[in-house]
Amino acid sequence: MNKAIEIENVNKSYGDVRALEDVNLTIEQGEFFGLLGPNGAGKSTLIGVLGGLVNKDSGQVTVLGNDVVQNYRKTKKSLGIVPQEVVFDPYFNVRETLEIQSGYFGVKDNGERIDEVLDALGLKYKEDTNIRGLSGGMKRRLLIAKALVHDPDIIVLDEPTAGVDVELRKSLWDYVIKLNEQGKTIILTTHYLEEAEQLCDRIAILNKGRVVAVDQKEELIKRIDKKVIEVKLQHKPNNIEELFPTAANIEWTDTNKLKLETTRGNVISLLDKIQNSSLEIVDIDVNSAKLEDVFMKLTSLGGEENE
Ligand SMILES: Nc1ncnc2c1ncn2[C@@H]1O[C@H](COP(=O)(O)OP(=O)(O)OP(=O)(O)O)[C@@H](O)[C@H]1O
Repeated sequence: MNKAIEIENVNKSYGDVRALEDVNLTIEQGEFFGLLGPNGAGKSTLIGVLGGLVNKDSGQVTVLGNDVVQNYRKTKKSLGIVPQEVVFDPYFNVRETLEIQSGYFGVKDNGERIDEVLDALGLKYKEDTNIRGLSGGMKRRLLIAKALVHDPDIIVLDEPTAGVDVELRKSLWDYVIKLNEQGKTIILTTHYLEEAEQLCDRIAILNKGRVVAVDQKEELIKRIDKKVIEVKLQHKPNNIEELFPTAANIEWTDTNKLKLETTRGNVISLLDKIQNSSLEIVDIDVNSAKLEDVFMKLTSLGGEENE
């Protein structure tokens, strides 16, 4: 079986800026893949290269075994790319926009598919509305609909939920999960790390144009030896620091919670200590590291590791 995407030794510079540096990535068919990185890491450039919209300087990219430059027409049909920027021709209504988009992909008589996509994205009641009359969130829904009219095998979502309300987020994710369950490959870039943690199976982290990690989500998170014990107390103790000298970090929150950061190996002894203390405990939670911890460690936001 062909890989959904194979990216080999891809480089791209804009003048002095190395937007992509020796990028190698393989994405299997049916994966829900996260492409994460801070602003300017190269995510959109990589998606541009994938979609044949950005000319790479070197390297090779194939989509379902077809080279994105040599077989542009074929690869274009396999991909549904939802771009970050919302740009539309303001003279058409919602349905016309999707009909034109279907034509662009050479799909005729696409009414049924258009209905399905309009329904799934909660746009049906707006089908006759002119683009100028749509709210920002509705325009974003239409952007997603446009990428799906030709029923592509691989769906690439570049920051699809930036600035959209909770309701759309939920309905969008429900739909994308359904598409993934039907066998579609999903590639997602987002700055909402919690969303990526919930949705993606495998994640690549880009930093300054380079892939600094690619692994199963759980494996990435395991790289961080961190546990946070959260103890809700009746009252704030006055000698917190002295009580728990082995905790790596201690924080008291407005919600009467004592947060003790520690390592996996130290959790039990800290819990013992809490139990044997005279603290008036209301509740206790023990939390593991999150994707955000890995992200911070591996990208420049986290400091020296990647300098
Ligand atoms: N057309 C362009 N001309 C010049 N520089 C560009 C161009 N497009 C991107 N860059 C630069 O390439 C680098 C990578 O940008 P890119 O947009 O791919 O990052 P990104 O990870 O998508 O960022 P964000 O999360 O902010 O969308 C940045 O330094 C950016 O300024």
